[in-house]
Amino acid sequence: MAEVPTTDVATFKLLLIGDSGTGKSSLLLRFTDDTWLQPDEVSATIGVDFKVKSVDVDDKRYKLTIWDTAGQERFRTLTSSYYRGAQGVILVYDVSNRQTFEHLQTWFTELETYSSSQDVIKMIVGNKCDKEASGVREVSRKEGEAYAKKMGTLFIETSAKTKTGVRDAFVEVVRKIAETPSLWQAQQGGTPGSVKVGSGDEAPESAYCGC
Ligand SMILES: Nc1nc2c(ncn2[C@@H]2O[C@H](COP(=O)(O)OP(=O)(O)OP(=O)(O)O)[C@@H](O)[C@H]2O)c(=O)[nH]1
Repeated sequence: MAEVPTTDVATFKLLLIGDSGTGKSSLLLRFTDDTWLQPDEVSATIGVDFKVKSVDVDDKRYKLTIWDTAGQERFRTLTSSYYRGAQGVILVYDVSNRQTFEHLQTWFTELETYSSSQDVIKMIVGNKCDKEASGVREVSRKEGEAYAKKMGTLFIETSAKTKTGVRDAFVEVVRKIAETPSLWQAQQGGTPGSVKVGSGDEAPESAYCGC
């Protein structure tokens, strides 16, 4: 006899923001399809793109819709609609490009302006940490960590190229959302059973990759 499909999969909306060229699309492609495109195969995001991916965190399955936004101002339209209903926002900078780190403040301002919830989970991601091996790093991990601490966000360094930290980044954001009922209770019909909140253990303040 056919099994009745379970309908208690929680759906979370995540958003990737940050300067153009920091690797948002590459991180998304690495996470959803475990794929890496050569630099000449990559093109700038125009407007917004999104992918859907299911992920298991602490024995519970979550369905993620992950929105990848254009970093270039001229390709950004309807910005407020990107943010609507997002429970997690990942702010990406490039560890080999200091300016993208300094621009995070602008991205925080946009986030404050458009985010619908005070409780939205934020993570700062320092991408392209593989470049350290070739001596190209303009923002130290310590600086990234300190800024994330100041802004009260999660932090991780990643490489979409080598996969380092990519899955951990998304999993950590999902875990934090699951631990914050105000973000999903109304949306999931206010049925706490629809989302199993984490084990009760506090998630670490930040997660670090081995870069
Ligand atoms: N070395 C290295 N290069 C990366 C990494 N991630 C992305 N890149 C390269 O950085 C460039 C920009 O990557 P994208 O993923 O298009 O950046 P984006 O942030 O989505 O850019 P926009 O769509 O314009 O906002 C491409 O040439 C990628 O190959 C990484 O982890 N390491």
